[in-house]
Amino acid sequence: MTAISRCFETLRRNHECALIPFITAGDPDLETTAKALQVLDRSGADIIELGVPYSDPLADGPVIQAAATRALARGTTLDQVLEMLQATTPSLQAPIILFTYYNPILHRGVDKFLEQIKTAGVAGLVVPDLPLEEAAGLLKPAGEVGIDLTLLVAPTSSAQRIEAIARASQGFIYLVSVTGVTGMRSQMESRVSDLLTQIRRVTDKPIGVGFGISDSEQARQVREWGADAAIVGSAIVKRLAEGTPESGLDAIAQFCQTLKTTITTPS
Ligand SMILES: O=P(O)(O)OC[C@@H](O)[C@@H](O)c1c[nH]c2ccccc12
Repeated sequence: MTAISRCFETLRRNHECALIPFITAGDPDLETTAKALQVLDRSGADIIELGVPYSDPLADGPVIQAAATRALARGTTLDQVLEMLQATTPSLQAPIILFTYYNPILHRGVDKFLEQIKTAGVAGLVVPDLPLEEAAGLLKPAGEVGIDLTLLVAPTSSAQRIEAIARASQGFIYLVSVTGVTGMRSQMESRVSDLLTQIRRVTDKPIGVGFGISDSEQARQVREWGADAAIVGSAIVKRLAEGTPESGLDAIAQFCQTLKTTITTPS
């Protein structure tokens, strides 16, 4: 059983919804990223998504695109991110899911990439632009080294595609709540509730819902619809980037704690 599966099993036993924040590595710098991982870890995060900055983040909205641009402007590289993780993951309780687009993996070579992220203490992987048709080439080697490769279900996916993704995804299933790119929305689409029901018909794997969650009320809504995890990216990345690194760390600590308290408190 992987660290991510163990995490969801413990939460499910306690009838709790996981909080999964996302931040971009290297924004504003890797030293602050290491501190942010520790702050999120002790502020209620159950699992943490860490994005490797990329020049063409096609699935990302303006907030995360800007974070990637700042991180790249500082010269942040995958090797530096992995070096930071290797030094930081031993002090974390929360498993780390690395977010990277497909091209950097292909460029480095699948086996070498997986070996390096495993050594860095990474527990899971999300590749936003990995087509399902090519997923098998990554799922198998990832499973062999104990890395959970989590796949994304889009709200426009057909029933057949949802079933195929649900069966193949490792660790949990990432249900994208709304069509389009990441970014805070004024409200969550009620369609998420139907999609959760539809996915639950074909699998008992945990389902995390992301895209658009901008405050604790929306996170509560997602939990009440039955999600096993609320995933929050842009709203965290935005707070971390405001003011000084220290004030940004304080802001995400408070916001993360509020989110976790809200989704844990029985409504
Ligand atoms: O930013 P939002 O709307 O809170 O959505 C989470 C999202 O940021 C995070 O899970 C993520 C960051 N980059 C991605 C690319 C594709 C899918 C998901 C992501």
